[in-house]
Amino acid sequence: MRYLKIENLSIKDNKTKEILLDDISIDIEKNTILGVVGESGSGKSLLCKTILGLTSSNLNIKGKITLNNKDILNNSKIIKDNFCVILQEAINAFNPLYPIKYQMLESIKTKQSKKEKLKICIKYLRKVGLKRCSKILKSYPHELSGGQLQRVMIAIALTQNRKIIIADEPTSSLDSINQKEIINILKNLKDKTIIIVSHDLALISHIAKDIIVLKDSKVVEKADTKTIFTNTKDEYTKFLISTQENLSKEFISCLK
Ligand SMILES: Nc1ncnc2c1ncn2[C@@H]1O[C@H](COP(=O)(O)OP(=O)(O)OP(=O)(O)O)[C@@H](O)[C@H]1O
Repeated sequence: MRYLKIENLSIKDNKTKEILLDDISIDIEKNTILGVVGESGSGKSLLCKTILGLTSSNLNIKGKITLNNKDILNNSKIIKDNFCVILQEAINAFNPLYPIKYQMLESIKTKQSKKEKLKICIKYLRKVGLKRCSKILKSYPHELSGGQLQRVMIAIALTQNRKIIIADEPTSSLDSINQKEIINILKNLKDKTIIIVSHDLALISHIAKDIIVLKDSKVVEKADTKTIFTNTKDEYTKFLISTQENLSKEFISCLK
């Protein structure tokens, strides 16, 4: 039985009459990682926002999104209980006026004592590879590096103990070492279903079991990662793969 299922999802902007997502159908197996790649403006973030129920009223949404056969399109409770989000540019997600400790504690909504909640914070900060956690907790967002902040955001997502993580370009503002480390953290999470959006097909291929490629609001390729790289029939996907290969070659030649 499929877990998270998107069926014939189409979104039109009522004001401009533009089709923003066109007949998207995806099945996501439990505890697997789905990569979503595609050109800028193809609808990757909109797809994430729609799953999370974060669309605006000008959008006309048709189709179905179900989790374990339950409709989630208009069910904010199921979304709240099951999903959490990791965004790009972590610095924008934090309030600059409060230290990390306050913001992490605020995000834990369970009825535990402050001491117990702090233990949870430290457990997850360690899980995402952060050291000197007491110092991190006392820091203000601007006192941490981009990589540290992105890790804190993942730690906050993990404190919420949700089954599904939507990660929209979680590494796009990071250098390549931090990108790889964040990808590895996500890859090694147990019992999580993850939808990860990225421009970087090569990065996604390290982590995703399946990949969908979006172009002009449509899914133009949908397959397991190996098939995408070895046997895609879609011209745009072939173009993406060749671009990435050329970039890797250039990168390697720079190192020589
Ligand atoms: N609430 C909205 N109302 C109207 N149009 C929207 C809305 N949200 C997104 N769009 C439009 O939908 C299209 C897809 O946007 P989206 O942000 O999903 O692109 P994307 O693939 O994530 O691009 P990028 O890689 O640049 O972040 C764009 O043309 C955008 O302007």
